Amino acid sequence: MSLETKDVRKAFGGVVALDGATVKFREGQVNALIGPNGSGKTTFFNCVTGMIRADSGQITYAGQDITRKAPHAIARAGVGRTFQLCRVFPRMSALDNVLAAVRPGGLLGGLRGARHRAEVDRARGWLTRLGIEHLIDVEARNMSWGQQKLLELAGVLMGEPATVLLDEPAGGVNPALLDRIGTLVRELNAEGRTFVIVEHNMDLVMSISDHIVVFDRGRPIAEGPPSLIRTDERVLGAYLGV
Ligand SMILES: Nc1ncnc2c1ncn2[C@@H]1O[C@H](COP(=O)(O)OP(=O)(O)OP(=O)(O)O)[C@@H](O)[C@H]1O
Repeated sequence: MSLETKDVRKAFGGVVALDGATVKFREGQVNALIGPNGSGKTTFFNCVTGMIRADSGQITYAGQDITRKAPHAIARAGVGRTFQLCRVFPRMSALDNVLAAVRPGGLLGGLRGARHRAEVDRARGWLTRLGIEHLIDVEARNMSWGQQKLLELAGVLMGEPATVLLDEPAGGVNPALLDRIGTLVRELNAEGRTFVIVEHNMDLVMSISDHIVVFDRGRPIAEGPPSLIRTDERVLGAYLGV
């Protein structure tokens, strides 16, 4: 589903984080959102997912205006996301973490009987798919950083989002896991999911993206396929200050 923003602005006091961001992410593609530190990428994700409210502008998803919708409504519309600092419940097992992601009342508001078993099977399926099924009973706090990131992603995928926003999936993970994340994104995309990925690791971005949007100072300065972005002078200027 296509995700579009029109002239979105967001300021924190005197700091303008988003300065009229007009962006269109392409449905069915792996999109990347890159830019120097502080260029507004996370703020953009926060506005799109309803975690913070834009000061002005419009955000639409699949043709529906989501500008002022609450996070749960946006998630229900089909947009899932991970966080730069990874959000898991440290004292809960991998299985319970993944199940908690789809239980509105939390674990205590849990499901019973066949429905519960079906959800457990689905959770197990995602843990297997992400290669961490052997950690199913392990508490998140006892997992490596990379494993916790995969666990967070499993929880997001439990919601069956059509569009997945990933905030720095490669941050702090080892090279082997990096390869796995890249492969997974391409596989999940081949099954029909749209991705928008904020990432500083340019090797990963260039190898998995179909379309790249470059932010500088709260707005896009360039967009296109990796082959174009790699050599775009505005992009090199924004990154290298040349
Ligand atoms: N809650 C906040 N309060 C005040 N300023 C904020 C807040 N969130 C972000 N900012 C500021 O807004 C600007 C954009 O920050 P943002 O985190 O969106 O950038 P980013 O591109 O995601 O950066 P990075 O690549 O370092 O994660 C920065 O100047 C930042 O300091």
